[in-house]
Amino acid sequence: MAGEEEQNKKRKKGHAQQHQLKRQGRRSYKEDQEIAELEQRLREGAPPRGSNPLAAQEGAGATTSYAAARTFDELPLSQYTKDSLKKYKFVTLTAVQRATLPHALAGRDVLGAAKTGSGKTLSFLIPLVEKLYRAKWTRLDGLGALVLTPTRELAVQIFEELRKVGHFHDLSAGLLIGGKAVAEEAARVHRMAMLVATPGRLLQHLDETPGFDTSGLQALVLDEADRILDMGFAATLDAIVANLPRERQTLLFSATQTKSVRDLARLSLTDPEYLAVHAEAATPTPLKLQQAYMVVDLGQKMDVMWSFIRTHLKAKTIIFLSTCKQVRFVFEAFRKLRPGVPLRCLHGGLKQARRTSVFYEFCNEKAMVLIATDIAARGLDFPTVDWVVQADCPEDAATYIHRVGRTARYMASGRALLLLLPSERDGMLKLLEDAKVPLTQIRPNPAKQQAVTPALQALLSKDQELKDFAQKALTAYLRSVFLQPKKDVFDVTQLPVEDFAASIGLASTPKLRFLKRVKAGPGGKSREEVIEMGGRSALEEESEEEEEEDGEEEEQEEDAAAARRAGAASTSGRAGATPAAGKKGKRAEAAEPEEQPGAKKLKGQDGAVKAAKKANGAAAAAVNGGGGDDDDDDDFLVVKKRDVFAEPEEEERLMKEVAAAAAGDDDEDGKKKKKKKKQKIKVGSVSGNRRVFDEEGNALDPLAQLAKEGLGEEGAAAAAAEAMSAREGVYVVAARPEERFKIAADLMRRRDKEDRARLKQLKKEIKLEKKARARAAAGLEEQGGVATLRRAGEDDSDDDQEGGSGSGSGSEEEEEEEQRERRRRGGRGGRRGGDSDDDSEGSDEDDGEEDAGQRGHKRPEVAHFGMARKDAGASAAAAMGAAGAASKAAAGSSLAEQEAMALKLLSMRR
Ligand SMILES: Nc1ncnc2c1ncn2[C@@H]1O[C@H](COP(=O)(O)OP(=O)(O)OP(=O)(O)O)[C@@H](O)[C@H]1O
Repeated sequence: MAGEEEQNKKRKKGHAQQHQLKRQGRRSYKEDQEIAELEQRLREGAPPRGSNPLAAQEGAGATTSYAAARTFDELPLSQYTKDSLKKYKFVTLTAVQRATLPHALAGRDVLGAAKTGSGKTLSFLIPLVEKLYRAKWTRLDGLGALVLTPTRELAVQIFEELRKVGHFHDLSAGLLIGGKAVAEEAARVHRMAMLVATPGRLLQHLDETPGFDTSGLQALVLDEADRILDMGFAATLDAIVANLPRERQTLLFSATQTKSVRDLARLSLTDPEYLAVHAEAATPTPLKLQQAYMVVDLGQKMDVMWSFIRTHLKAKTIIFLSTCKQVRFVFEAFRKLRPGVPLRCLHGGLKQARRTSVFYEFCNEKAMVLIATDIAARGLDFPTVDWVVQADCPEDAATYIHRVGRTARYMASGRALLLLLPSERDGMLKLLEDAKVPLTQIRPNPAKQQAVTPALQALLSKDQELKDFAQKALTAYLRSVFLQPKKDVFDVTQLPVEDFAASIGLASTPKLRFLKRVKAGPGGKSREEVIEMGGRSALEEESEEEEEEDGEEEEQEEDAAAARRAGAASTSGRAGATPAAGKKGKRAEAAEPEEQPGAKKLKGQDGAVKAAKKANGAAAAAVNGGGGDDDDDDDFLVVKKRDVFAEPEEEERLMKEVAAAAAGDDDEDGKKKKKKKKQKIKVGSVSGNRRVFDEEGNALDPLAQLAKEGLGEEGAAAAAAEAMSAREGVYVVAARPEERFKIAADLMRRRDKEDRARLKQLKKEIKLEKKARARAAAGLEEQGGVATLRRAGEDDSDDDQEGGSGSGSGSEEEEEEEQRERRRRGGRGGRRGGDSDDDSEGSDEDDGEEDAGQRGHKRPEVAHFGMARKDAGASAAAAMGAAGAASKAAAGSSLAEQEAMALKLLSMRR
């Protein structure tokens, strides 16, 4: 025991010394020695190519090979990484980690496939951090490692995990995910050794940010590769990969392997190790996951969902729906009915800040219902989810597997329920059977079922906005079914639309032109026929009308929701009472009630509406189960028959190849929201060929578009105002295309000149810093020891840090306590190297960025692991600080001038 304490003390002292040295810009002899030893172990003990280390016998080749490692300690990892892993209680390797880490650490390309929740994230993060550590990477070396992932939430989560692995390291890392000012990111991106990014935003920086150099990249990770492709990022990915050096290590991970992933692997990996860890497993889903399905009519779905929530009040549940409009409606409606458990929603239409806060809220709650689109289906690691309910049928087996993978993660158990319509039953069960997903059929217990429809009808009859949401939800759902490529599962003509409309509280069914056309004619029209009909099909028209409205809607969504929450729900029945309601005229046109057979039946239900209205309180009580707040979930779900499809088959058949993208999911991550957006000119290009992007990372083609259309006065005014606030682009309007070209080109030329000046300044700064570092190192050697050195641009608050750490930073706890105290005080000086969990600003002291105290754990954007290097001489620092400030001031004023000038031009033109 005493020995262990002694060892701990020694290790901590060692860390403090290492950090001290790093602050002085040097690697210790011990570090150099460790790196040399690691290199040697990696060279001599790497598993044979083509082998699966999972099969390696424990003890075999124990002297050199680490292929049989079962714990992180047995792997050739730096002490920093080992200590970081220990700190976060990662001790034993999971199967995928045992299989992939030995190869990936040896520098090989890896294609890894393993079940959801099996620990793939550490399998790629550890090799990245280790690689840069062994390469003695510094922030002057540019971007060293890049992780690409499909969604922002996933990126945030990976970044959090990276902060853990890199806790004791001295590496800066950044998060590039859009939804934030590009300019703010651009100022820091060139200093990051590691980046976690979504593809659109990364490409934007590659194209637009001067000084962002990827030529030295050592390693690339494509996480959830099939999803990246499914989301339509294939071209973006190509463009990104084309910007990266060929000589690099590439790791590609996914829980499901599709043909598109294998194609991607062929193109981006070199001589890879294929490690499909659970390929031999009897089922592709976690073993501790209990899965069931229930056949329900479309008109019963709302009741089943509601009853489920009401009978699982103590559970943490995710309910998946197909589109964001459905999510919005169900969330708003159920929230108003107060089910007795907190509800949240997550979909691509929400602003990023809201998405992030929902993500964290759901992580932290024990009992909560998250209603979500497939944006939450992949990769997200919410702890302790009890139930995954797929209220809408997934598009394929892979999506099913990813959705259920949000529960039963790592060692935990979990339960999943799939609702199938009678028309979907056979087709979907066949797909799942082929994929070896074990399912049991269950049915709802009628005694426990609670009808929510009367309460919904009552709500909608007095809440115009909610009614509007309901109509849009219905349209969006039908459209999504229609657009599904698997016609043996999804057949929109089979759906009882009127029943569905009634069940969600609508007194009549919205008119749907595309549906009419599909149903028209012998046998109806195929999806392709409808889409191609006349170039602009009814489907597209409808979709455009909706999207046009939605652009406005999304901007208002948050405010409207806040207003609603504040009790300002006086919109009932008054078109135009809110900005959103102002669109009702158009909406009514698009989805005006149709007199059709079902209408009669619905009219008949008006009585029910009235009755429900009258008994609103009682209805609410009824839907609330009349005291049914029990948690007896199994009372509601009754096992009908066991039906386990668990015949082992070949690997190829295990993960059945699934169709790539289902066309037109307009609800994912806002990726199609660019339609009808005002066109934006980014000032900063020499010619019109350069790609520019909007905030979401959608590529725009400003000059060509502008030449064709122009913006119209109103659009331009709004756009100009937006541009002013974003400070990153200027909109131009002019009567004639050639004028518009000229104005845009002039502005772009000027901004580009400024870009070049900034780049030059940046290079100068780096050069100066290098020189200062060399001088400082020489000085140190002459003095033969310790000196307190400062880096350019560091603020005064670092002074006491230096003093403190220079004199007595022997104890890590002391440092952390000191750090916490500084955070409590909330000042910028509260930040220091990576011994803190909150070092999210890392090396950005001189950026004049947000307060570290305000950022904290919830908003990780940039992290700097380990101590910030303080490696420049004081005089050089002062000089460079002054130069930097001057150049920033110059840049700032010239940007402002340009924008002012552009706006002046605009108003002149108008
Ligand atoms: N060796 C380990 N020991 C303990 N916990 C671990 C280990 N490896 C991973 N975990 C934890 O297991 C959980 C799931 O890991 P991770 O998110 O990496 O899974 P995944 O395979 O990427 O899942 P998905 O396919 O859904 O993205 C995380 O909370 C992670 O911290």
